[in-house]
Amino acid sequence: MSSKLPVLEIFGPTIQGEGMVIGRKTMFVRTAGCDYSCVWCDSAFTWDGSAKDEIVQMTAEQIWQQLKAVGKDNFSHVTISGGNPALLKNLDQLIAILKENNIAVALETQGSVWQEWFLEVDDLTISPKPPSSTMVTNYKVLDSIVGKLSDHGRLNNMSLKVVVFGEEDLDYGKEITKRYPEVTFYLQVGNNDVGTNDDQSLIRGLLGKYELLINQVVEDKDLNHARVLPQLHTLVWGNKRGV
Ligand SMILES: C[S@@+](CC[C@H](N)C(=O)[O-])C[C@H]1O[C@@H](n2cnc3c(N)ncnc32)[C@H](O)[C@@H]1O
Ligand SMILES: Nc1nc2[nH]cc(C(=O)O)c2c(=O)[nH]1
Ligand code: SF4
Ligand SMILES: [Mg+2]
Repeated sequence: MSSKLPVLEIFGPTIQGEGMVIGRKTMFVRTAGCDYSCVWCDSAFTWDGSAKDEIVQMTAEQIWQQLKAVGKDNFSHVTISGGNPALLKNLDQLIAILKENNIAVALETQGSVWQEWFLEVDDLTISPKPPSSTMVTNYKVLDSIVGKLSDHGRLNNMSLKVVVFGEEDLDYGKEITKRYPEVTFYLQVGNNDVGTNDDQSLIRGLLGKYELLINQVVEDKDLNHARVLPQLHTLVWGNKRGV
C-alpha cells in the first residue's frame, strides 16, 4: 500500500546550506506540518497555514518522479526537511525508493519524535531548539533518540545543530554538547530577519553575527570541538524560498 505524504516544495539541485553536509549538491523535499512553533522559524509557511493551499498529497513514487523531473540526472543526494518530517511514519517508503536508486538521504528534524527509519538516513541532522525559540526540549525523548542511534552504530550518520541568537542559546548549546559528547556538534548563526528582501543588509548583518559567534566559541573551552557555520544559502540568496 502506498500512502501519501504532505509535500510543500520539491526543489534543486542546490547546495546544502547548513550543517554536516554543507556544500553538498542536493535536492530538497519539504514536508508540511510541525509540532513546534519556533518564534524565528524561517519556514513558518510549513505550519502556520499561510501556504495550506500549496500542500500536495503525494505518494513516495510520485515524489521520486517529481525529483527526477525537476533535478534530471543532476543529483545523487536528497535532503528531506520541513516542517518536521519526523511526524511522518510513512516516509520510510520514500527513503526506500531513494536508496534503491542509489540516492543518499539527509533529513532535518528537531529531535522531538523518533521514527525507526532514522536508522536508514545517511545524514541525520537533529536540531534541538534553544530558549530563544520559546520551545522546551524534552530531554527524555532526545536522550532516547541519541541512545537508539548510538546503539545501532549510527553516530557517524548524525549530528546535532543548535541555532544561536544570543548568550542564552550558546549556554543551551554547551548543555547539549556536554550531554551528548560523542555526537558531532554544530553551532549555526540565527537569522533574526526572515522577512526582509534587503539581501545586502541581511548578509552584512549575518556575517557580523557569524564573526561574533566565532569569537565567542574560540574563547570558550567548553566549545573546543564545536563547528561554527552560517546558513550558506542565506548568504548567497537571502530569504528566497526554494533555493
Ligand atoms: C526549518 S527547519 C525544518 C526541520 C526541523 N523542523 C528543525 O527545526 O530542525 C530546518 C533548519 O533550519 C533552522 N532554522 C529555522 N529557522 C532559522 C533561523 N531563523 N535562523 C537560522 N536557522 C534557522 C532549524 O533550526 C533547522 O536546523
Ligand atoms: N540550500 C538550502 N540548504 C538548507 N539546509 C537546510 C534547509 C532547510 O530549510 O531545512 C535548507 C534550505 O532550505 N536550502
Ligand atoms: S521545529 Fe523547525 S520547522 Fe518547526 S517551527 Fe521550529 S524551526 Fe520551524
Ligand atoms: Mg531553511
